[in-house]
Amino acid sequence: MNDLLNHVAAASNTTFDAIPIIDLQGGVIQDPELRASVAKEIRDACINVGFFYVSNHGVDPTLIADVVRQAKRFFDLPSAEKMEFDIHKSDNFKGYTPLLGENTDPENRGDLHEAFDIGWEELVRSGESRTLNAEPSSTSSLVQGGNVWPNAELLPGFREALLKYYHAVVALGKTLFTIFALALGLTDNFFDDKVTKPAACMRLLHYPPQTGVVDERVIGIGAHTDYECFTILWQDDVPALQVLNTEGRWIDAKPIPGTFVINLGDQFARWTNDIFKSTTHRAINRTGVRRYSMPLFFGTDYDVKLEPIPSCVSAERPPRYEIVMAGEYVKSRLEATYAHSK
Ligand SMILES: O=C(O)CCC(=O)C(=O)O
Ligand SMILES: [Fe+2]
Repeated sequence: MNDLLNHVAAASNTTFDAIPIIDLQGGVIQDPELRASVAKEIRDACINVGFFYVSNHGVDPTLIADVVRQAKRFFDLPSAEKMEFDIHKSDNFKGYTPLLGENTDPENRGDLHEAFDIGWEELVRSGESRTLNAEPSSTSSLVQGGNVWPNAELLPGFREALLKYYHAVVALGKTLFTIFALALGLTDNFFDDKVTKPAACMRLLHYPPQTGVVDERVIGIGAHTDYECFTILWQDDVPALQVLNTEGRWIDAKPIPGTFVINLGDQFARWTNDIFKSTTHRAINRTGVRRYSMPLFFGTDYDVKLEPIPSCVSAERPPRYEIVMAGEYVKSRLEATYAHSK
């Protein structure tokens, strides 16, 4: 058994009561010893929890503040104006989702959040994005590209703020991929050619408060696992996120200023033959005030085959999943999420 699989065997009977905080020491860790020790911490968090916080992640707080300000302005628009960007008008899951427009947990009746979604786009316009009612992008068959933007008179600076934040977080994601590779006993460049123009989808989320008796079938976001490799989530100071441990108890992922929450998704679970945990989570905002959060779901390029990584397979642990293409997998999951509101 290799070192990684030894750790998995040692962890198999444990659960978690807390979510670890891992110090990224400024985001890009150059020193090889430091990288190796952070990779070990991340490996343990991925095997045992599937969630961790990162502090000292290196993303400029002014970029975060700008995008949050823009998110609030967007969600404050009248509903009819937001519906101009209805995600159902998009052929690749970009734009606005109203309250109850999604149903993340099939047992539930709709999620009590509204959202605005974008995907990869260069800050300097390349002709790939479009304003509303323009020709669809050539990549419309997949979920990449094709962003829709409120025009600049309506929300000045909106596109720039979102894309600057987006690219800063994508850069962090690429660094995290190198550390995940080390954590899996691979060379740190293992994922480089698989994340050249990654399928990174970012959402602005707004959760209105739910007070009084809460119907558990209509909550902020129903219990689910994420679809991609991992998610980089910024949350404001309003608690709502909860993570399910292996004993079936919900553990609060309370807001910690200056951190992101990182959680693994199903692409990574498939790729690592379930060595990395894709852990169920949900959000319920019972606080009486609005909550804002911003996940960035970080997948690979869409044409990458999710074949089990060799260090994650052994005679005792044969491959658990059929091989799928990353893009087709995410697309099928997204279609299921929006099916009820079509
Ligand atoms: O808003 C949050 O805290 C979690 C959001 C989430 O889990 C998701 O969008 O997949
Ligand atoms: Fe999620």
